[in-house]
Amino acid sequence: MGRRLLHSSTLKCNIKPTTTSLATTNGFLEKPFFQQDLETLIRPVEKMAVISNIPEYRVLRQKWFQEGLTVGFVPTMGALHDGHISLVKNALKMCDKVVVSIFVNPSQFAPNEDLSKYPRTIEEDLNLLRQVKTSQFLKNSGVDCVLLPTVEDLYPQGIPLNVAEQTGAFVEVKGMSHQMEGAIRPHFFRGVSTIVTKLFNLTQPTKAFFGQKDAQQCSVIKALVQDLLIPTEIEICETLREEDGLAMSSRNRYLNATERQLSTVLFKALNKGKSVFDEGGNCKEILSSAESVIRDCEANSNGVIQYQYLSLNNPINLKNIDDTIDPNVGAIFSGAVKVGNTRIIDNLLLGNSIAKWSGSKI
Ligand SMILES: Nc1ncnc2c1ncn2[C@@H]1O[C@H](COP(=O)(O)OP(=O)(O)OP(=O)(O)O)[C@@H](O)[C@H]1O
Ligand SMILES: CC(C)(CO)[C@@H](O)C(=O)[O-]
Ligand code: BAL
Repeated sequence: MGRRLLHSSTLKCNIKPTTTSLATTNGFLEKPFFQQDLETLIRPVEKMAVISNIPEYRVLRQKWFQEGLTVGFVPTMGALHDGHISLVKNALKMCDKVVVSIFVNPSQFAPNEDLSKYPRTIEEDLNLLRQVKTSQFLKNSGVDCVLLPTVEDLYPQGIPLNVAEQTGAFVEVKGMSHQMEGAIRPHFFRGVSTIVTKLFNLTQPTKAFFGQKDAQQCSVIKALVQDLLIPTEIEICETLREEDGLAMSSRNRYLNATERQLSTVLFKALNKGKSVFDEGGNCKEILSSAESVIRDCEANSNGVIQYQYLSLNNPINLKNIDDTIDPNVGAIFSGAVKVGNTRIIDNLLLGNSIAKWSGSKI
């Protein structure tokens, strides 16, 4: 496979003449002096490497090891939105170098799911990543590297979607992969755990950033790094939402206007349940009050909304909580609905001590 390393300047090209004067030997400027030149003088031109070739990345990573730099990693499946960008911004704040991967991972899709139609918008994604900036005075003023690995490199033995036909090494976090989302997508967390292990082995991150929107994924990955002694710290970042509360998600673009309007039902239901918790309600009361919000909407939606599940789980081991919530442990209150053909997932954290599980805020 050919080597590919693209560099692109991320400096803005809005050229504005400036009033700054520069002394020259004859007292006149030899060429017009632009604001753009001034910016170049006070910070280096940032470069975002776009790499698909694994040995190429390893050279870069080795250099960062030698320079003693920390690396923040944001794994994504692309079709980027502000939720992804918030993870990148957290990584920029906490790490010297930031690597983002875009890879639509086949092994987390079942044969009947949407792998072939999953949105792939690489050029828009790269442009968005080039525009992410932090203060010019920070050491790291933009994304350093975007990794676009190939399916062949990550699954050298091929990757049929049917688990029974798969060969090669796979990773599973037992006891945490078959409740909640895993009850509806039994293949899913094996696929996620496998690809995240491969991506961590490739990128060797100091810290990796995940969104609370995929709460079960966060708990599974935390357990994965602990059990497999992977020396990467997991940072969980808050869920970014649209103005009406819908959690941002790449799959939201599948929704038509009617579906989009009805899609806020899950967030409304979770909030209803949270208010019952805040008033001292038990698990049964929390779950039934939230479910009735979804069932009411479902009954009036002409089949657009379909209830899937609501669940209260221990954030560390994901065990179901069905009596009372221990205030020292807290709970993930999560659920899913189908809106037309699109699944929407969301969650809220209940209890104070959950702060130990979740992490960064922007
Ligand atoms: N609204 C959001 N706020 C914060 N982080 C998010 C949000 N949506 C996704 N993320 C995080 O971005 C990372 C990459 O997620 P992914 O590329 O699957 O996007 P997605 O929007 O979750 O896609 P999908 O619609 O397929 O679930 C994950 O850690 C995910 O939790
Ligand atoms: C972590 C991840 C990138 C693995 O493919 C994916 O599950 C996601 O985007 O949440
Ligand atoms: N963010 C979760 C990715 C998936 O549903 O496949």
